[in-house]
Amino acid sequence: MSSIRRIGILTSGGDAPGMNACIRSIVLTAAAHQIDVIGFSHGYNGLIEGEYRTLLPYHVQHIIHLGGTILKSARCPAMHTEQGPKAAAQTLQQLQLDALLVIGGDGSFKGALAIAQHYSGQILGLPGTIDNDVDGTDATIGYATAIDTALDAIDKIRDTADAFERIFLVELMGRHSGFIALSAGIASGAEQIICPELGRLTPDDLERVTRPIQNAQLVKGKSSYIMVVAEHCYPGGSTALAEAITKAIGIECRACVLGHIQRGGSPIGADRILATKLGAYAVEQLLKGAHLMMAGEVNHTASLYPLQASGEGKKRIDPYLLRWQQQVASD
Ligand SMILES: Nc1ncnc2c1ncn2[C@@H]1O[C@H](COP(=O)(O)OP(=O)(O)O)[C@@H](O)[C@H]1O
Ligand SMILES: O=P(O)(O)OC[C@H]1O[C@](O)(COP(=O)(O)O)[C@@H](O)[C@@H]1O
Repeated sequence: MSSIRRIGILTSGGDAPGMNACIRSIVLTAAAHQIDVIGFSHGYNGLIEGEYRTLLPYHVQHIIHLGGTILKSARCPAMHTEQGPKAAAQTLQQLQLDALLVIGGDGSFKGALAIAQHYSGQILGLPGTIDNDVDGTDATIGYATAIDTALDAIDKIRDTADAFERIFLVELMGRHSGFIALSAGIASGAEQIICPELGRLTPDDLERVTRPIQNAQLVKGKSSYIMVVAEHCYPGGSTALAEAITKAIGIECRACVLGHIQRGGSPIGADRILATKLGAYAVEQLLKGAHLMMAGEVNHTASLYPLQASGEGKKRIDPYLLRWQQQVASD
């Protein structure tokens, strides 16, 4: 058993709906165990530059429903230098913090591992990213809300696409993986989904997407057609892809890039609950001595997963949904 009296927390990398719910849960659970909480601002930048404040339960009142993060988030290039993680560890030691909790994605966890080289306290990670590309948890905090946000937008695009019988390409986020694209694509009934797991496209294999469009037009006649495209799946993105398809088939295609809208908004219930559960669990596990682990949820059960492995392995997208999508989209 460790005796934890003071902990630091920060949010890092792309912000995700539910990060505030997680901060709240950590602060409330810590207070219940008489643990002081220091919140660092702007991700690792705040840790390196000593930008922090004490977080008391009243500071986290009425934030559970807010998107973004009250601590602010950032990417911190200094963490990629030799000095950055050392400076971060120094702040932790100077403030006599017994542990650090990092809410972020796999990049943030790599940063946490680098700090651990120079820090004698405990470190735990909590998976917060809309991308869901973190191994060791069924879902990351923010992923469910991002799907719903994308879905809401695609449903609206469907209305206008239907009215004009147009072809739309909707570009969704997911830096290295197609979790959001596959889920939102399937839930919106998109005619085609392009994501890394189904194979990125090049101008040379354009036929892979134009053939199903032409076949659909033969079968259904002129009708709305929606193709969900994960970012970075075509050189120049979905705008370039829409232009290429237009040129190839002679029918105008429109591109709509949803972008950062997917990161914002009030977290849906599932994210608030996941964030609350993982925040509480992480504090309790710190008290039990957990170190260099990530607090995740697998099969509805909170569990620990080695921090190192959470960023190393490539989390598998649902093979069942992938197979089904391939089956129904094939011509
Ligand atoms: N290999 C690494 N070593 C040290 N710090 C890292 C490393 N990778 C990422 N980080 C830190 O974590 C921050 C967030 O990582 P990033 O990959 O941008 O987002 P996420 O945590 O959401 O995956 C980076 O800006 C950097 O400060
Ligand atoms: O906000 P930025 O720096 O433009 O980054 C965009 C990227 O951040 C994300 O929204 C979230 O990614 P991370 O959580 O890994 O940071 C990606 O989907 C997207 O590719």
